[in-house]
Amino acid sequence: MTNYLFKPEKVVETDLIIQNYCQSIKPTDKKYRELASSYCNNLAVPPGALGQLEKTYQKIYGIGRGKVNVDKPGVLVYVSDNGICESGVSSNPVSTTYQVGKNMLEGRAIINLLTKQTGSKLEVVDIGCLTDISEQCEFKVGYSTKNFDKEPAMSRLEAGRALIAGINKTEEIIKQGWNIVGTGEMGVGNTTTSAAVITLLLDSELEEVIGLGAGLNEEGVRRKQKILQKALVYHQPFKDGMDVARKVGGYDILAIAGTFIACSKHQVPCVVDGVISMAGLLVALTFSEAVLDYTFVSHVSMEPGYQLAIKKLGLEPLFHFEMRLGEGSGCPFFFQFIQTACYTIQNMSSFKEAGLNIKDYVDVRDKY
Ligand SMILES: O=C(O)c1ccc[n+]([C@@H]2O[C@H](COP(=O)([O-])O)[C@@H](O)[C@H]2O)c1
Ligand SMILES: Cc1cc2nc[nH]c2cc1C
Repeated sequence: MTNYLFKPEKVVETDLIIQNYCQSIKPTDKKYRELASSYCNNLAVPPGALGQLEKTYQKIYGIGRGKVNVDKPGVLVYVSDNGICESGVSSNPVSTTYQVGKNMLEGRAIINLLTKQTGSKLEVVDIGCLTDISEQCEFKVGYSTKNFDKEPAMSRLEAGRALIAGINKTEEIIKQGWNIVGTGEMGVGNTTTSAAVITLLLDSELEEVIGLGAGLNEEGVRRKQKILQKALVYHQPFKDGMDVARKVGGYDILAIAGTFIACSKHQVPCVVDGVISMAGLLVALTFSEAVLDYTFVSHVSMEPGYQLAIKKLGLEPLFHFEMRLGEGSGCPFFFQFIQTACYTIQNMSSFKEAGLNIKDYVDVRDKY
């Protein structure tokens, strides 16, 4: 366990710890993806007929360097408040973060049902809720961020602590045996922080990124846009990804970045849920591009910023559920999919075993 990493006192320490930690993230070896690809080409189906099942299998085989372990999935949900709510960017009151976070801890939220039904683990982590959701808040970095309409959401030290808290929590669950990790969150206002982070890290236009969040009327959207427009100028210059995340992001986005980083270091696949985990992934990628090798996306979030990000990163979500919930709710569906895909592919007959001749088949994969 790397508890010595927790709560460093100086910003030079956090920067150094994260940099050193990220240095040990290695890209996956293409040799294993190729091995899996040849194996799939010999299965008794028309070439490519298994579509995303085989693409997902090849990626997971590459991550595990020839081993496929996806039998102990779990979702990590980071609960956190955002100072920007003071400026009226959400329809929900701030107290919703605490209430839904507590419901999750007590088994009453949707993510409890989704994880239970799919046999996945769930851990709910208070990283910055205004009111403690439980007596055990060992990973907590603060009590809400500040309002980035007026000042940076947090200091660089706090941002480092939030990312490292995500690393530490992830190290803990990997040690417990989780072998595929979903990233979720709960935090009123975090579609606004995510929009800011995504706009800056993808070097895109706000108009392409802003969405309706958990529900906003036209006036609300205009206010959200105006606040974000001002912030993107006011907080310039942005030194690096960490600077973006600390000025206009949130503790949850940083902890999620830490989860992607720790999973990648330990060669454990990590799954994006919605727009907030996408913002976390983008922050993680500013530290190590190799993180993308360990990343899967589950469903298409309704938030435009998410949709822009998958295009730019070349990621292909499997499900179109029209969900706009967060909570990590897309991840359990992905776990079921990947388990089924791996089981099927590992147990299928080859052409020879099935009494079929590979020469009778035409490969149309490049056509459409
Ligand atoms: O991840 C998504 O795609 C998503 C889209 C819309 C809303 N949410 C959730 O709604 C909350 C934030 O909404 P808002 O409007 O307060 O920014 C937060 O708890 C998110 O998990 C999440
Ligand atoms: C804002 C919000 C309100 C909720 N109410 C129940 N689950 C919820 C999830 C979110 C995200």
